Amino acid sequence: MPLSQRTTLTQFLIEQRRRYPSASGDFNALVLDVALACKAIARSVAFGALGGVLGAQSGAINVQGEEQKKLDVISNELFVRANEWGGHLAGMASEEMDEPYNIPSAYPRGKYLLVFDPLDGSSNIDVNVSVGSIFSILRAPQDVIDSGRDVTAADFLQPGCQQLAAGYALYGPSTMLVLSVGTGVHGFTLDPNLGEFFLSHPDIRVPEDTQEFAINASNSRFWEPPVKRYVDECLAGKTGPRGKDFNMRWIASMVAEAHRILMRGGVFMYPRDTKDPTKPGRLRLLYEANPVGFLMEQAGGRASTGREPILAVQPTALHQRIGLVFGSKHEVERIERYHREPTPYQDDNPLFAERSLFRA
Ligand SMILES: O=P(O)(O)OC[C@H]1O[C@](O)(COP(=O)(O)O)[C@@H](O)[C@@H]1O
Ligand SMILES: [Mg+2]
Ligand SMILES: [Mg+2]
Repeated sequence: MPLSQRTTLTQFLIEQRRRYPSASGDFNALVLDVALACKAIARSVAFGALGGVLGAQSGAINVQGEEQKKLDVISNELFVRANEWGGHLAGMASEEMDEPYNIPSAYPRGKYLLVFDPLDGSSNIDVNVSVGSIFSILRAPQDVIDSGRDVTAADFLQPGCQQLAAGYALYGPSTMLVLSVGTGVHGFTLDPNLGEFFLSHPDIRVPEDTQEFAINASNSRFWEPPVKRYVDECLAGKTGPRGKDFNMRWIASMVAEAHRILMRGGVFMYPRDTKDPTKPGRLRLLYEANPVGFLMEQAGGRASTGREPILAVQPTALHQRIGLVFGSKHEVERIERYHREPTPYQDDNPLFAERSLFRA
């Protein structure tokens, strides 16, 4: 397509800004800084084994108790460096930083908060499978804006419905930036020759129905009854209560699963389970569940803990984990219904014990 007919990310943001004549341009500048960080990470990832850091451990452990890979640390650094100087942010929080990051005194402070998972799915780095970055933009509390004081974890504990924007970059066969500023979901593909994101997927919609689900089935013995029921019904296919066959996927890179679901529908589950009583879920609320939830809802899909909409959850900690179900609306609603209904699926119910394909 000729350049004159393409829309750059910058042009798209300017168009969106026309809806808010009083906007200062700070917000757009912030999104462009985030996009710059994503382009830099895309380059680091693209060098693969030649970059010398692929899959290497940094030797450090993050606040989650997980070993940080060098690329986790590098990606975090790229996010911080690209975003700290512009004067748009009051502070940042990241999976890879135990505490919130305050903007150094050498730079001006702004009115937004940026929360991110700099490299999602980083266990896939070694095997050259898609990874990505996830981000969420919140407004800083008014007293932070007025006083310019340092941010604390409490300033970030805002429910997902208060997000101003959210998105992710996917470092796959092509690099994409998928973004919502509250006016639907739009996908941009990086032109590697020009180093520019161009609008390639305007107004993405998640189909309301699907025959595809994604879950880490190795956790099945820890699932709660509503999840076991749902998955068993999918596996039973045409012969079961759903009356249709389902397909299953698991990439172990949530950002890639979210992208597949935005492109063609599906349902993703990393539900609350009983594997580790200290962790009420695997995924992190503020920089994984909330941004993806925002994108799903903006694209006509749904995101939930199973018990309540993910965007309604009041966070209690910066690195809080949570059960997450998202994707095609009707399937997520069904899973929520199974959580509400007294489930017929009991461990001592011989019918279900027999039907469950994940049971010994
Ligand atoms: O190893 P599991 O249990 O399949 O978990 C995979 C999940 O962990 C994550 O990789 C967590 O993200 P990080 O790589 O940022 O820690 C998700 O993207 C993915 O859904
Ligand atoms: Mg992650
Ligand atoms: Mg990560």
